[in-house]
Formats: sequence, C-alpha cells, structure tokens
Amino acid sequence: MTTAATPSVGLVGWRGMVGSVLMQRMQDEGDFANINPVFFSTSNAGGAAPSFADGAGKLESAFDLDTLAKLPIIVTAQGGDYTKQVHGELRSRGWDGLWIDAASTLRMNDDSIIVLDPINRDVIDKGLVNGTKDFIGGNCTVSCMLMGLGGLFKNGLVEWGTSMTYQAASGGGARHMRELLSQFGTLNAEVSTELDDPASAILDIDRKVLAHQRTDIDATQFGVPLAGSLIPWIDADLGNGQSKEEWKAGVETNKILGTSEENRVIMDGLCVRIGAMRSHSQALTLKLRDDLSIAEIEKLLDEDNQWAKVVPNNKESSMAELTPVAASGTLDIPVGRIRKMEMGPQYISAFTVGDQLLWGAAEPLRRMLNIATGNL
Ligand SMILES: NC(=O)C1=CN([C@@H]2O[C@H](COP(=O)(O)OP(=O)(O)OC[C@H]3O[C@@H](n4cnc5c(N)ncnc54)[C@H](OP(=O)(O)O)[C@@H]3O)[C@@H](O)[C@H]2O)C=CC1
Ligand SMILES: N[C@@H](CC(=O)OP(=O)(O)O)C(=O)O
Repeated sequence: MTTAATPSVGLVGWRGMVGSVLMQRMQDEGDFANINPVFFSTSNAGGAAPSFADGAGKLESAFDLDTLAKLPIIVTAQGGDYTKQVHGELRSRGWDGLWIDAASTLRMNDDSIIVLDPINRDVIDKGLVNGTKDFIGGNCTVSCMLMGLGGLFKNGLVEWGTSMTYQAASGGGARHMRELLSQFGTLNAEVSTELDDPASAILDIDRKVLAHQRTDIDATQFGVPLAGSLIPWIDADLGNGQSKEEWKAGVETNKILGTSEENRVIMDGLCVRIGAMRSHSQALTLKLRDDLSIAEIEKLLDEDNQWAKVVPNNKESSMAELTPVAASGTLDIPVGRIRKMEMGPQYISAFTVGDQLLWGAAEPLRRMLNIATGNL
C-alpha cells in the first residue's frame, strides 16, 4: 500500500541476473509496499512494466536524464558501462538523489560508501547524515567474507589475512553459467558410450575428455574450459602480478570497515574461478592480534550477525553444510574449518561460502534501499 509520502524509486537493470534476484528478494520481503517503483529499460522503453509490479507505469528509457533526475532514489544493477554513461551526467546537472548501484565503477570513489549494513551500518548512517549520495554494493567475495567473519573483523582482531577463493561461474554473468553447463554436457556426451560400459578403461575416457577440452569445447565466455578444470585469474591484470579481483580484497575490506590507516587490515590472496554455479567459497588464513581460543572465535562469529553460521570443524558437517550446494539460494553464510594453524596460536584457518547473487550482490542493495526509505 503506497501513500503520498512513499518515495518514487527508479529501478534500472531489474531484469538482468542480479536485478532479478533483487526483484525477487524485494517481493519476498514486501519492499514494494514502501516505494513507488519506476521501471527503466535500456532496450525496451515504452514496454510493459514487470507483471509483479501491480500498477507501475510503462518502462521509461534508462537514458532519459530528465525522467531519472526527478527521482529521489535510483537503484541500478544494469552494469558498470551504464553507470559510467549516466551517473556523471546526472550529477553534473545537479541531481542530488541517492544512487544505489551493484557495479564496481564508483566503489572506491572518496565520496561513495560500500554498503554491507550488518558490517558497516555505522558508516552508512554517518554517510547519510553527512550528505553521501552514492551507495555501492561491494565485491561479492569481499561481502561474503565479511558477512561470515564479521565477528573478527569488526572487533579489530585481524592483523592480516589471505583469502584463496573458489569463485562460481555466476560471477561472470548469465552467459557464463550457461557455458559451464554446456561444457559439462559436451564432456559427458563425448564419453557417454564408454561411461555406459563398466568395462571401459578410465584412462581412455580421460584421454577423450582432455582431447575435447583442448580442441573443440565451446569456451567463448570464459576463454578456456572451466568444466573439469579451473581458471586461476579473475578480472583485469593489474600488471604487477595481482588481478583486480585480488586487489579488491584489501581495498574494499578496509573501506567497508572504515579502518584508519594505522589499523589497516592487510588482506591479499589468489582468486580462482571454479565450476560452481552461484556460490563463492574461500579458504582463509588469518593472523589474529590476540591468542583467542577456538570457542571464543566461534562465539564471536556466530553472534555477529544472524546469517553467519559456524559449522563444526569435522568431516561430516563440513561436507554437508560448507559447500556451494548447501549455501546457494540461502542468505546463510556458513563458516567452518576453523582451527589453529601450525604457524602459531594467533594463526587460524577458516572456510566460508556465500551465495554471490544474494549477499554478494542483491541483498546489500535491497537493504540499503530500505535504510534510505526509513524501513530498516
Ligand atoms: N554477475 C554478478 O555476479 C555480479 C554483477 N554485478 C554488477 O551487476 C551488473 C549486472 O550483472 P548481471 O545481472 O549479471 O547482468 P545481465 O547481463 O544479466 O543484465 C544486465 C542487463 O542486460 C539486459 N539484457 C539483455 N538481454 C537480456 C536477457 N535476455 N535477460 C535479461 N537481461 C537482458 C538487461 O537490460 P535491459 O532490460 O535494459 O535491456 C539487463 O538489465 C554487472 O555488470 C555488474 O556491474 C555485481 C555483483 C555481482
Ligand atoms: N568479479 C566477480 C563478480 C563481480 O561482478 O564483481 P565486481 O562487482 O567486483 O565487479 C566474479 O567474477 O566473481
């Protein structure tokens, strides 16, 4: 039910993969009752608004700056190119509404805040009071890590950390997910006769699979085969041996936490694409500032937020609860494999998994919109 005081909110990118997850979450949580949605399109202005948005007007052009500029809040999951094209122009003509964005374009700007409110609600609230207008979702791997390990990071207990990631195909986009599944399919088809014959030799099967991977498998999206393999590089090459995805771990973690230069947490690692569908995993080594017991660490993690779920460090629980299959489609961030490492009492390992389309993309935006409209 909308009222005269209900803010109009522009929604751009709502039918993309991230946008669709966002729309579903907004419906699930009843968020549309608190806003007047205005739907935009880059390809179908004048078309019908989505069927779930009862009473919304026709689709507006996402490049129509006059229409955009009338809105107090714009939420976009359209992508970085759109942000580059539209955001600056809107601001330069004096638009001072709130811009809530999934793309990385504005993330590290001095005048933007990376939103992950269970971790940095204080930073967001201060920003709103002080006139910040750009609120940007964080990198999926960083957001999922902080949601799982917030109890240590927020309490200033991490001196440094490495995160070795196992990132899902969805991080590349919808076409990448389709390609992964097609690759699994053609790999199987290549050796289906042999698989049906229990007497066939596994090394012959392996040879045929490898030959297909090395010659005619379709890898248009990823560039190289992902099914039955992995890709140890994500995002741009910064030219210093580090990938852009790896760089984000350090800079975004500290920006989200709002750490001062002297308390900066050193974070670095290697980012790797694997053949999971939509949940990113990461293996962490953390050097803590104190020698905390495992029980103390688990308590801090469990109590930090309602989504972090400590998984007991045993084989059965880890296999059942600490995988992309277990975490996908849920807001839970399981965190397990927590133990002291051989390097000393302040060194711990941890493994965490999170749905990169939920906490990694859509959920922080949805919650930021609710904060902005006074509903969270
Ligand atoms: N993929 C990810 O994991 C993450 C992505 N992001 C950010 O979000 C942005 C959007 O990502 P993502 O949702 O994956 O991008 P998509 O490619 O799924 O969607 C982006 C836009 O493409 C247009 N589009 C064209 N054809 C189709 C189609 N068949 N189905 C749906 N939409 C279509 C839509 O615009 P229109 O309706 O105007 O035609 C849509 O809004 C990224 O560029 C990135 O900046 C952030 C975090 C994670
Ligand atoms: N780079 C991430 C997905 C993503 O969109 O990240 P970012 O929002 O930081 O550009 C991945 O490939 O898994």
